[in-house]
Amino acid sequence: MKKEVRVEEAIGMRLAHDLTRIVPGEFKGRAFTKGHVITEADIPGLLNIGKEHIYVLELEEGELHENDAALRMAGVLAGEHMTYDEPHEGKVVLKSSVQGLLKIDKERLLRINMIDEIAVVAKENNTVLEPGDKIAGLRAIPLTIAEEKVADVEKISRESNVFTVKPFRKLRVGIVTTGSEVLKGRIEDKFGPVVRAKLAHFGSEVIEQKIVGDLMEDIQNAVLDFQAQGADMVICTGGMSVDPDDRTPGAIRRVADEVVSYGIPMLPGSMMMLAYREGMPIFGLPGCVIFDPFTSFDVLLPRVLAGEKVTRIEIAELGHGGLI
Ligand SMILES: Nc1nc2c(c(=O)[nH]1)N[C@H]1C(S)=C(S)[C@@H](COP(=O)(O)OP(=O)(O)OC[C@H]3O[C@@H](n4cnc5c(N)ncnc54)[C@H](O)[C@@H]3O)O[C@H]1N2
Ligand code: MOO
Repeated sequence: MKKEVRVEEAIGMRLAHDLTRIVPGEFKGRAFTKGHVITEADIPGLLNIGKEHIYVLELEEGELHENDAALRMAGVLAGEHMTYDEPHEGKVVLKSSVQGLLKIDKERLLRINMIDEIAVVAKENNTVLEPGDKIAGLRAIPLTIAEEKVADVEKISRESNVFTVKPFRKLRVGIVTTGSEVLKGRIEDKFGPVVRAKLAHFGSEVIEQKIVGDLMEDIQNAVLDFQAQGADMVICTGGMSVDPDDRTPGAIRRVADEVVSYGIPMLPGSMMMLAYREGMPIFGLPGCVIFDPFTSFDVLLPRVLAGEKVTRIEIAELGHGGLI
């Protein structure tokens, strides 16, 4: 049960919830904390944030305060590699404690948000998380909520994880750089540094970069040599489009036992290829990767490093929102 009291008459009473102050461009946050005992000196401050009344709360059987509802939800939604702090203004934020890929069971998240007065607000599926990054904000909408609604969240969350953080594998990677202009020293290689930096960000290392020309056999042999050397992944660069000297997709096809896709419905990065040979991922990277800071490679690399086998349909789905 909640009762309204005029602030002037509330001296000595406890606040039933955090009170928020917002000054555009300057501040948004907690001005008064739940449980604070109101003093005469607080009254101008309360009136300045528009509070002429406060709630005095007596929880009934089967009712939860917004903070406790958020904490209960955090208790079941936080899994491995996740942390959360105390509630602020009725909300608990789940965070990642590691660098990793966020996986969301979208169907369960939808079921949770279909529960009236519950809001579980998450980042998108497949987001790359750095340590400390937010995963989701959890809250009950009203100040008090029926405990059974929170119990429904708990039930859905216990069936199977709604949120999972997959840390990245540390792979040993071989780079095969195609292009007669690079082999013959007409231009300086720009793929090596870009690919090395992207891999280093996720903790993977380049064991070697082999500079080959545009001969199909040389590209094939370089991939095979890397696998024999124990590489966990091979990345071929350049020669991915439609010129007669663009032999990389053909060479990858010859050594691969599975081509997931040549062509990714994303721009930039549409000419990319993802294939596998005996479980070893092989990427074919188009020229745009040395030019554009974010391409389809930045979407698929974390997926592969997280140990996922990306399917053709997941690649097709990238067309929705794939124009960067
Ligand atoms: N008519 C069409 N033109 C293009 C298509 C297409 O489908 N039809 N696709 C476009 C897309 S998308 C991309 S991306 C580019 C690049 O495709 P490639 O992977 O075939 O790139 P290359 O032809 O090998 O090289 C393009 C450009 O980049 C330079 N390059 C390549 N490798 C290196 C390296 N290791 N270091 C420095 N520079 C490198 C190369 O010298 C060329 O200047 O094609 C579009 N066009
Ligand atoms: O592969 Mo290009 O990659 O779309 O700019």
